[in-house]
Amino acid sequence: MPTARETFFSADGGTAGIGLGIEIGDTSASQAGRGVYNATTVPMTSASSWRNGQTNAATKSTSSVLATPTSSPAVASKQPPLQAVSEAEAEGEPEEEFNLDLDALSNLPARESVDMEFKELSLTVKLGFNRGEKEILHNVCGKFPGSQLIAIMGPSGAGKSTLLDALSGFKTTGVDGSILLNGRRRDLPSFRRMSCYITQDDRLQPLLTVSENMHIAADLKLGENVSYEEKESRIEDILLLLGLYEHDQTLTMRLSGGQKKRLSIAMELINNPTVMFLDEPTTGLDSSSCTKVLELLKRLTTQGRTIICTIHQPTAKLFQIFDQVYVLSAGNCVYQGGTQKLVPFLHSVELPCPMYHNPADYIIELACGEYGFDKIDTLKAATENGNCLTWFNNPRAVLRSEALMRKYPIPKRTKNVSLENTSLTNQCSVLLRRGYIKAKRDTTMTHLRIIVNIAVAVLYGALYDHAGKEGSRVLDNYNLLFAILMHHTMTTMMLTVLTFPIEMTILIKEHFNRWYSLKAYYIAMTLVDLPITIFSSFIFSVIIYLWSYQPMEWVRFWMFFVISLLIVFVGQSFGLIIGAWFSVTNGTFLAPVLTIPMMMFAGFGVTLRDLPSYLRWGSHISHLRYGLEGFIAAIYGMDRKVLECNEPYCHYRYPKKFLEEISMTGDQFWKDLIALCSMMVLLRVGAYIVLQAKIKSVR
Ligand SMILES: Nc1ncnc2c1ncn2[C@@H]1O[C@H](COP(=O)(O)OP(=O)(O)OP(=O)(O)O)[C@@H](O)[C@H]1O
Repeated sequence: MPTARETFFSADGGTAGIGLGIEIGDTSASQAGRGVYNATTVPMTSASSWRNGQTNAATKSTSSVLATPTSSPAVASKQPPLQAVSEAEAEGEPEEEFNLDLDALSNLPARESVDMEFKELSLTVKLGFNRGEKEILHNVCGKFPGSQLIAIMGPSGAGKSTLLDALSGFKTTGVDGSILLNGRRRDLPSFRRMSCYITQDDRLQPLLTVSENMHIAADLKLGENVSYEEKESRIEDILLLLGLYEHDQTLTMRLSGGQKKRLSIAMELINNPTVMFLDEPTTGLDSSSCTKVLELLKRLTTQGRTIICTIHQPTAKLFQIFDQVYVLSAGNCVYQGGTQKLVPFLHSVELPCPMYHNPADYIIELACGEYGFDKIDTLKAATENGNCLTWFNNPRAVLRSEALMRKYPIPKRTKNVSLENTSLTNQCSVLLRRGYIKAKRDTTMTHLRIIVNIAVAVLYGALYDHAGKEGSRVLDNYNLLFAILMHHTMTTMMLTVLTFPIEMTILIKEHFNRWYSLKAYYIAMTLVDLPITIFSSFIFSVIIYLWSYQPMEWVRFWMFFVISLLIVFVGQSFGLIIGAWFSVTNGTFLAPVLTIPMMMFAGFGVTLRDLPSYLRWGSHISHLRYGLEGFIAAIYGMDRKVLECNEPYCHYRYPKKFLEEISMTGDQFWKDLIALCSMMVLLRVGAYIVLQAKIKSVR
């Protein structure tokens, strides 16, 4: 695979021309070598439905529009859709199936383009207690005209992702300055309804197929009012457009990096956003896939969408695909303008791009300070920290705020206060469906939960055989009841602590992109886990209850099972709080560490009577204490008869004597039940609040 430098030294006339000062978009130059673009606009059809597209498409100047070989689908299907594909093939790069269906593109409705402008934008983060603040963006300005593919470039740590977060509204804390849309101050809720954010890492559901992911996205984003046929046709068009149609039955985890990236884009395209933000869409892709993803984005801009992405250091080939570039250096703007204007700009500030040097590489080197930090100041001054529009492709056509306000009417205010497109019930039912598919596919985890419960029950059963009915083994039985509590607490809590952080990244992305509310997610997540939790606890309870010969009375068994289940739910809720708040590493440390005091406060090792008075409060907050009391009430309470005694002497033959010994009365079952239920509700609500706070803190 050629490096940027090799590409530059290659005989590619169009690309190599950049270093020589030839305009990148110069079609004559590019066509002289292997073709890059030709100047044909993407066809638009006239009907107003999704399938038929819309007529008010923002048309673009022909020089900046990608190749569209033909508007005829028949011919389109025969021709390689992009010249870059044949280019990649000629270079012998690994070629992934990616057949763009141009007809499908014309089926996507066009959007009215949106001009974005930001003035004196700064972003400050708090570094923590007593460590002050750090300003990441320093009063930068900029203008991103509509229907363009815009790159935010800069060295690592320059603030690219931070700028993208601020512009998209993902980050709102510490943001200062103004962000304007079509000349008017951005109304964040309205803007979020028309935009989407695609993260650098592909936060996709690995166990769902492409088609399932698309259907879930469509059901969440389009809602009940859009017919099944219309959803199907949208999905079909998008999959065709993105070259994913033939992979629609492939599990997401089996897709290549490029396909995952395209699926992320496809899922957000379902509700046809006007502005798309992508954080490093080319990271982790080979050069051929990078080109294809960017060319696809470029195509999407031809219908009025504004696409803004961060990119680290594009090769010359990738660089030329962008319409405009915004370069940052340590939170300041060092260039803003057309990609083909970069070389003349550098010339104008007497920092000419060396011959045969990729201007994208050169500006990054300058921005890094490789040629001296004074050069950064020169560039910053020349661009007026992003205020200067001289180097735009067509500076005269750039409209100022006042002109934009005159051109675009005041946007209508929507009455809908909710950011999501569908009702809470619909969101819950779609998320339940998704959860069910995941649980069904994740057979390892589902089976593991059942197998672990059976295996541990069998092990305990063998260890404590007959302990439930023997007067000589009452203490053993007490230990068994404690071991059961620990099993229920630890298995469920650790499972949530370990799995929840993985879900969090997907939740943050989907929630920000308004797929569903946090409430819907939380309800669905709670409900979807119920069947497997109840089933595995039931199996466990039956095996251990029978094997250890606990009293054969239905009522005692159900009391035992209900307490087991509540302990599982409390453990799960506790795990949720820890999982939502802490990382996996910290969570796996904290969860058992916090459980041990609960164990002590439950009366294990030290009876409740012997607890020092200043630590008595601990027994009131220990769920294990209520669990143990509940178990004791179920097994030894309700005036249980005298136990069997097969030894010469059984100290605890009379259950009452044992109850006195452990300072329990055996009639506290309902109190314990209420205490556990209250704890479960409190912890669940607590976990929801922590989750909400966590999501807010990320922003
Ligand atoms: N919450 C934070 N607390 C402290 N510093 C932060 C925080 N967020 C970002 N930074 C710092 O701000 C700077 C810009 O970060 P940002 O992620 O925007 O850079 P970037 O240009 O996207 O880098 P890269 O290309 O490596 O992803 C970095 O120095 C980073 O360490």
